[in-house]
Amino acid sequence: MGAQSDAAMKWKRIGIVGAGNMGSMMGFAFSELGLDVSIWDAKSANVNNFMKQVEQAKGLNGRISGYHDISDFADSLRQRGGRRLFLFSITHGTPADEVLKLIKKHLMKGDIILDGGNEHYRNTERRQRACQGIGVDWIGMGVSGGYQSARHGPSMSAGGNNIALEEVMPLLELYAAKDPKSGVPCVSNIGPGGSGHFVKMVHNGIEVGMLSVICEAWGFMHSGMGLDYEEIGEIFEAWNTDGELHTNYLVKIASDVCRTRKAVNGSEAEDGYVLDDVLDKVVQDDDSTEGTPSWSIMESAMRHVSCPTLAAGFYFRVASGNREERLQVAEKLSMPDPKSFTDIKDKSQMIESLHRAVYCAFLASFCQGLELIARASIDEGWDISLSECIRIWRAGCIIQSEFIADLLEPFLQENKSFTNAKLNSCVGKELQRNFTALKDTVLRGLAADHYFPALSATLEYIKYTGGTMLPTKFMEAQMDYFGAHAYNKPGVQGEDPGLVAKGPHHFEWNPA
Ligand SMILES: NC(=O)C1=CN([C@@H]2O[C@H](COP(=O)(O)OP(=O)(O)OC[C@H]3O[C@@H](n4cnc5c(N)ncnc54)[C@H](OP(=O)(O)O)[C@@H]3O)[C@@H](O)[C@H]2O)C=CC1
Ligand SMILES: O=C(CO)[C@H](O)[C@H](O)COP(=O)(O)O
Repeated sequence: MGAQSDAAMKWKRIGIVGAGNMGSMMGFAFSELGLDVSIWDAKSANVNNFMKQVEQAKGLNGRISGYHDISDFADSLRQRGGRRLFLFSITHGTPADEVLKLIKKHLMKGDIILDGGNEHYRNTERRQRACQGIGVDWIGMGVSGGYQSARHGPSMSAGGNNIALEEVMPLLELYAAKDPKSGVPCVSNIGPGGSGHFVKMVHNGIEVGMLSVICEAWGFMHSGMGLDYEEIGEIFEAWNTDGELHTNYLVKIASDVCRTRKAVNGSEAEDGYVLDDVLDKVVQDDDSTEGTPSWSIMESAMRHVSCPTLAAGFYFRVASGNREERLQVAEKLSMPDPKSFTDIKDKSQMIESLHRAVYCAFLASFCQGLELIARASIDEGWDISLSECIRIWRAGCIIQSEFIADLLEPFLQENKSFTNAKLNSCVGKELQRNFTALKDTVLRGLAADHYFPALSATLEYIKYTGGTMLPTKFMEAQMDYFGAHAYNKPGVQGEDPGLVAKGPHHFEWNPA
């Protein structure tokens, strides 16, 4: 507690830029931790709305002041001697650039800016260079857990200048979610440059894979097994209580999403489930308010890392967004709707297979994301600790999965150079142990025309990343036929398995 107070005392005040969903919750949280909070937003109404909430709030310790003028805002942070601390919570890309441009002339040498937005890591690195010129440290800080965690303690991945990072770390540790088992704060100094935002980007990529898997499982139980919302909610709750999906945030809220009724405070005014009011459109990729999942997929392609569960989940939601066009296509294609299963012999066993399939696909999502981080860390010279990534995802974030974290963290901690989690015997055993359940579930779902993009992609991923002779030998042959791309030969030393390098052989299949 003493150390915590010291961290708050050192900074005394924080300046929050952006009074949106996240920024306003961060304002309350830092006040509660004892810091005075200055908050500014380009839109005056956002500041006014927030200050109205402040008037009603209880339990605040530091004083919260709202500013309409950016110069007054920056001046409010002047304190004798120490460095000033700003926290940006702004829409990524051009909006964040515009705000930086506005505030830049009010910045002073020594200022530290934490960018808590979901920003592309290359933009972060560009701003780091621009701010370095004026003696300001720009830290790209991934913040996860949505506005509830922003209020009560998120998971954070911070990257940038090490000296500045070490200075702010005690305050971030105070703010961060705490691992319920160890009490350790879920924040880390990930590394230099844009590494912190890269890790957050991949977190959101994993999140998209998991979100797809869980909605596919919901569809399987609802339209396939004919279970109602309450029954499915109970199943999710049971999964989240015990077994491989225990203490798993998305499974936990899945249960709430199934069971939440519209009636508020016992009122009968509007009954029914909130879920009934939700359309099947996920639009944030289309309107570019979020970019993290699409960037993850682009990064996986550019860095040659197979992330099909993540990609399938992403394409699924992209296809969902343009409902109008989708309905037009539906008229042309007359695709079958998911059918109910008429031959359920053992309901509990079917649910248990689904449970294991979901777990297997979640684990595969983590393997894919970690591999992408490992690849980027090597390419960029970031030296990211994968075990630290798992550690900070133990609480306060959307992909919190305690069983998976317990499986992955120990060996990643022991062997820092691990780049492919599937090579660990415990992980390999888990994927193998649950493969049949995943296969049975996918076969049943596909036979009844269910939507299974991420689950089926995971099945193939496990199969082909562990396959000993893929039909890609035929692909390689065809490519040599038309493009003289050359090939490696089976059983030849230095070629099989050999390096990831072009083979020395070409056959003149059809001389030109
Ligand atoms: N919501 C979430 O669960 C999470 C969000 N994030 C990230 O945190 C950041 C904030 O998100 P969130 O609070 O949810 O979003 P909001 O839309 O609630 O807030 C975004 C803020 O940015 C401002 N803004 C947008 N465009 C401009 C512009 N051109 N010039 C100046 N200000 C602008 C908004 O003002 P205005 O109202 O005028 O548009 C608002 O103050 C984003 O980067 C998001 O990706 C990170 C983790 C979780
Ligand atoms: O960052 C987040 C959670 O981690 C935010 O909730 C974000 O809005 C999620 O959006 P997306 O699915 O597009 O990443």
